[in-house]
Amino acid sequence: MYHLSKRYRYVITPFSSISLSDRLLFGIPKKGRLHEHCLSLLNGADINFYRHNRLDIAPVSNLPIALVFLPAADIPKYVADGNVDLGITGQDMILESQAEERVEQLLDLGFGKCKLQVQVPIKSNIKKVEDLVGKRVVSSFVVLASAYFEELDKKYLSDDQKKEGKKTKIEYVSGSVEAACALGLADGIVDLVESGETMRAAGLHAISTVCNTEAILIRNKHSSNDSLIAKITSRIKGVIAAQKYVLLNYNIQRHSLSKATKITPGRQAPTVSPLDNGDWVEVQSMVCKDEVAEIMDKLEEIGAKDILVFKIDNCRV
Ligand SMILES: Nc1ncnc2c1ncn2[C@@H]1O[C@H](COP(=O)(O)OP(=O)(O)OP(=O)(O)O)[C@@H](O)[C@H]1O
Ligand SMILES: O=P(O)(O)OC[C@H]1O[C@H](OP(=O)(O)OP(=O)(O)O)[C@H](O)[C@@H]1O
Repeated sequence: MYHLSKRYRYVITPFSSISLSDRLLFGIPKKGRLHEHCLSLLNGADINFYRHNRLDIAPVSNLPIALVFLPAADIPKYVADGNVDLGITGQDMILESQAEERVEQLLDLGFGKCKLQVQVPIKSNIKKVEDLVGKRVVSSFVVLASAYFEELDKKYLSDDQKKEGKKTKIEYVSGSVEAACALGLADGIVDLVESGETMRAAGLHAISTVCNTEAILIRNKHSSNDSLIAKITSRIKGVIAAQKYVLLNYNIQRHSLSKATKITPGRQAPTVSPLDNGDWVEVQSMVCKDEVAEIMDKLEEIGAKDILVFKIDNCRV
């Protein structure tokens, strides 16, 4: 059982009642695509908690924080209204809740990347988004879909159609959006696409993109917990960097050093240490994990030896 009013915050576990009034409240998606990523981020940031079965509030054992597990769609509003101080949700959810002006966006988190796209049946006569104007669209993102089609309505409906009050009809469904066309509910849908598998399985294809999205860390603009928020943000930044970068170590002859440091400039600058063997130096540099194979090829081409790649467990950047 829990109570989230500002006057009286507490959580009752089967063993005790824990006061929330002196804890920073951190909203975490309780299920869905973002949930597991958030748990691994919390783990990497050494934010330890025990979540009792069925309880949506979990006190953190090593920091004055309580995690509040909430639907991703509700987190922007909770953060904007100050019910929680900090939260993780999708950029799409922030826009859909019209909370972008009411929360501070602290950090792009690099997961939950996908696109909100307009999709129609492959076999339909509708080939481009203008062809959908005036027809029926179904979505879970009605605010974003309405704003998107309002602009298209202005552009593509004739003056007579506008006078008659014709516009694209946007209808809300909470899930299984991709089934709407096959069920005869809609001529097109607006839904999230990552790999495109769901879309293709439903016989749909994308004809335009409403927006791109990824998970983001947001804070309430008036929270009094600035120093703890800065600490959490810095830890999460470190976890993301550790996932994104590897440490590259190699030996190179001094006369090729300037070429080598162009290939591995590092985040600030590479570390260069002389080797006992006078002509050679050792270089250490953080490089993007995605680019490491190509960078190793280039280093080899200019004569680098003993090229080693190390995983970074954690870091501060
Ligand atoms: N296929 C995807 N790939 C990457 N990110 C996604 C994908 N689908 C959704 N997301 C991101 O995750 C957020 C939550 O979506 P999800 O569908 O998991 O929501 P949910 O409604 O909380 O969970 P569920 O669908 O299980 O009810 C979305 O707003 C979006 O930012
Ligand atoms: O392009 P894809 O990789 O197939 O991903 C897209 C699907 O992912 C999301 O749903 P999810 O699978 O999270 O479940 P949901 O439909 O219950 O929200 C989204 O709503 C799409 O249906």
